Amino acid sequence: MGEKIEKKENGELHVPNNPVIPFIEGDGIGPDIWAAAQPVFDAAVEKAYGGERKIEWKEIYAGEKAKEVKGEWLPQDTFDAIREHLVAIKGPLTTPVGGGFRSLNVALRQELDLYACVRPVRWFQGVPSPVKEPNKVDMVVFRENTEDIYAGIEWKAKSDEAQKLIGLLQDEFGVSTIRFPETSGIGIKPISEEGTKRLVRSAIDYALARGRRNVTFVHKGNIMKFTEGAFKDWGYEVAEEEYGDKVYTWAQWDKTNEEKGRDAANAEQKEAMEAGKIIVKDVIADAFLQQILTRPDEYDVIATMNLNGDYISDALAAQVGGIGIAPGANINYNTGLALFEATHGTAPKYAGLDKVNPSSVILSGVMMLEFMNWDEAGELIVKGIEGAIQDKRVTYDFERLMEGATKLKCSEFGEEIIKNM
Ligand SMILES: NC(=O)C1=CN([C@@H]2O[C@H](COP(=O)(O)OP(=O)(O)OC[C@H]3O[C@@H](n4cnc5c(N)ncnc54)[C@H](OP(=O)(O)O)[C@@H]3O)[C@@H](O)[C@H]2O)C=CC1
Ligand SMILES: O=C(O)CCC(=O)C(=O)O
Ligand SMILES: [Mg+2]
Repeated sequence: MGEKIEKKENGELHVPNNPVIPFIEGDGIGPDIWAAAQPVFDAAVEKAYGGERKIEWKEIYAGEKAKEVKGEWLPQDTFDAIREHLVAIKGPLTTPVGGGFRSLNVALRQELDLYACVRPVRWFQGVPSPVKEPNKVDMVVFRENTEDIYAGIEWKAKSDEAQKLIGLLQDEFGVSTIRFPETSGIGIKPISEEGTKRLVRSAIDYALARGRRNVTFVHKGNIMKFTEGAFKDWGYEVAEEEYGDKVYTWAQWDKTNEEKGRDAANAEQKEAMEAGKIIVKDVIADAFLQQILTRPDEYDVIATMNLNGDYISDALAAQVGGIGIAPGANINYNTGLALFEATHGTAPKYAGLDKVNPSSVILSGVMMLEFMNWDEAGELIVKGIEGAIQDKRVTYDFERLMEGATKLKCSEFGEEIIKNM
């Protein structure tokens, strides 16, 4: 019988030797990658701890399987089980485009208030990449997970709600810039001080704990001044007010520049860097997207809003070999709830073919093992993945870009990881 992971009074996690961990298999390629991943987790834990530790997996349901088994897409039981066990892992879930139900993935994050979507992006030696120096990409994206246009506040063009809201904007707020009011759908983008500050706090805490060099706010605050611009301002505020001399911000640089000139500001920043302080800076989103290609080594920990974070995660993942190998976690650092998940979706054209790369969910599991302080098991999995890649025994996505590689099925790649642990 497994036991529950619990949060102790001092905020640390208590992880028993046989923790119950709920998992959601997911839709589309979810069952393929989960079938490959679970044996990898079990083998790594067995090998790392000589049989002293073992995960008791508990299946919970969401998406198509939940509809089949429980008659609904996202049963209450699923939320209850994640709250009860604190740590869980999931495969991807389908979201219809342009109609139908709203994202179950977003619903899980919002309902459980998993405010930080943490997506580390690094290159593994030997992985084929479209850029010349993928080794220079080593970033961790902290994507705000509960706000922004993902809050789902939007109305269809010509609906009563859209018409009423457009009328209100025109009549009460003097808005005259809705170009085609009769046929506009309307979406609303909430970005709050609390939401921003807790996300930025978790990014800075992470940077400090892991000895990272800088934290960058990625925003489009020149255009969306009171949402994305405010995110940047609140970000600097929390950095300066709560982290004092552990950080040096570009807001400070600006102030010194204004008061004492550029040379003084540069000297101050240089001194801060030499003293090991974290540089907290910001960049406008479009410039960032070109700079991650031209000079990725200037960026380290990224803090950004929901939509930017979604785009950035896939763009960065492509630089290091694609979303087949990009892991993630949805975390509330205050409650200790964490739901680990692959960055990619359900890739429906590959569903059931035992074909895709399971690394994304497997590396999400590595993040989960680290979160549980079972680092040794996580390290074995990374070693296993590196070994399989070195031997060029890989799934289709890498094989098609590598010379002389052997194409393995999804399940075979899982077995290969175990062999290389
Ligand atoms: N967190 C979640 O659960 C997410 C769910 N989704 C949902 O997934 C569905 C499909 O979305 P879509 O936009 O097609 O994005 P997907 O991420 O599902 O797939 C896009 C492409 O990415 C590549 N890919 C994805 N997963 C893997 C893998 N494991 N190994 C190798 N390559 C992979 C494939 O590329 P190629 O064709 O080049 O082989 C695939 O065609 C939608 O309903 C969407 O809402 C999307 C993102 C996240
Ligand atoms: O919920 C979805 O369907 C898409 C979510 C997504 O793309 C992501 O979390 O990266
Ligand atoms: Mg995405």
